[in-house]
Amino acid sequence: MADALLWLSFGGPESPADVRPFLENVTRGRGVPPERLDEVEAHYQHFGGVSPINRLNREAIEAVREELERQGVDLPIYFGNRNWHPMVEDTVAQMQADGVRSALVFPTSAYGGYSACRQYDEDILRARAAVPDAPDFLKLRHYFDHPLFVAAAADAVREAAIPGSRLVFTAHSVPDSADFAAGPPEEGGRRYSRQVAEAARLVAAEVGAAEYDVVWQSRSGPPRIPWLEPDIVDHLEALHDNGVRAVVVCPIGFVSDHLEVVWDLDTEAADKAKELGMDFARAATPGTDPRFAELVVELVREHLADAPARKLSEFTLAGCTRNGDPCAVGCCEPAKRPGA
Ligand SMILES: CC1=C(CCC(=O)O)c2cc3nc(cc4[nH]c(cc5[nH]c(cc1n2)c(C)c5CCC(=O)O)c(CCC(=O)O)c4C)C(CCC(=O)O)=C3C
Ligand SMILES: [Fe+2]
Repeated sequence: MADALLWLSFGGPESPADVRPFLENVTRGRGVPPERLDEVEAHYQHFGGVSPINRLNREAIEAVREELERQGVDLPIYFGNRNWHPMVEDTVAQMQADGVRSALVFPTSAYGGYSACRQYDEDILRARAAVPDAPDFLKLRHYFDHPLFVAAAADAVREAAIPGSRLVFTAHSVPDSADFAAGPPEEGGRRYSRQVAEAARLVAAEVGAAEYDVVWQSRSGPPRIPWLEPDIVDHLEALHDNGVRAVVVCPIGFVSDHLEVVWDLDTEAADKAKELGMDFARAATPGTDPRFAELVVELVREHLADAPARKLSEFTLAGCTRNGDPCAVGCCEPAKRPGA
């Protein structure tokens, strides 16, 4: 049973004056050096202080609304973010005022791990704590291995095709310690990086790429703290040294063309490729593919109609929890952050 769907995302600035307060919300207590913030602020200001992420979320929500209607499912959608307006606390207050008692939550991250999963659980906890008599929330599961997610990413890779190119998957880097702590210890932790690698494997198999790489991007934090490597830009140099002259980059870690994609890949990585004389193409993200809206509706129907969970990997089904509970006790503990 559910009376509404909460679309829960990261948030991004929509004017130059929003940028600094947005960045402060993102990095509060996280030990990100001020130099890094200045650098990232410049990336946002390069695009007029506007991240595409809110617009892309609104468009995706509209597509899901139409798909729900097409399938005869009557479920209003609300939009709330962790770091910028509409803030999830305000959205949950609105849901409560509208009489919503029980809602499903679609997070705009397909993966597990602290930043990609548990932090969205914390957002739900925080919003519920801020709103008296708040609705009940059930977060939908990880969907990195859903056939519709894999198919959309695979078609995007096919469309970006450059003959003779190397296929390179990329996702947001996280501190190595956070990755290690993510997921049940009996499964060896590293839920985030293993799910990213699995999604890459599924997409590569779908497009028939025998060889490919999984690399990371957008690292932050002090340089002395290890994050997942190699970085995409360094990796381009390594590929070039090995004679590779063309790459297709698939941002498998992201559902939409937000700032990390349009800056870190389309600008920074593309510039590096140009400098090295390599052909470079970036595959589209799945968020605007009609199958993405179908995927969201299918995840909703797993609950409303008790439909089977379609998935292509053998990985444990996870991410689906009530009222901000973690996937399991101790799952995806936030990493200790020196300087935080
Ligand atoms: C795993 C992961 C995802 C994927 C899962 C998901 O999609 O949720 C993701 C998505 C995103 N990350 C985003 C933006 C930022 N991430 C930052 C910082 C960080 N990200 C981290 C991880 C992730 N991030 C981490 C470990 C940090 C260090 C600080 C901390 O420990 O929390 C910073 C601070 C500046 C900097 O240091 O880069 C910014 C501005 C945007 C919005 C872009 C836009 O505005 O369009 C999106 C979608
Ligand atoms: Fe988790």
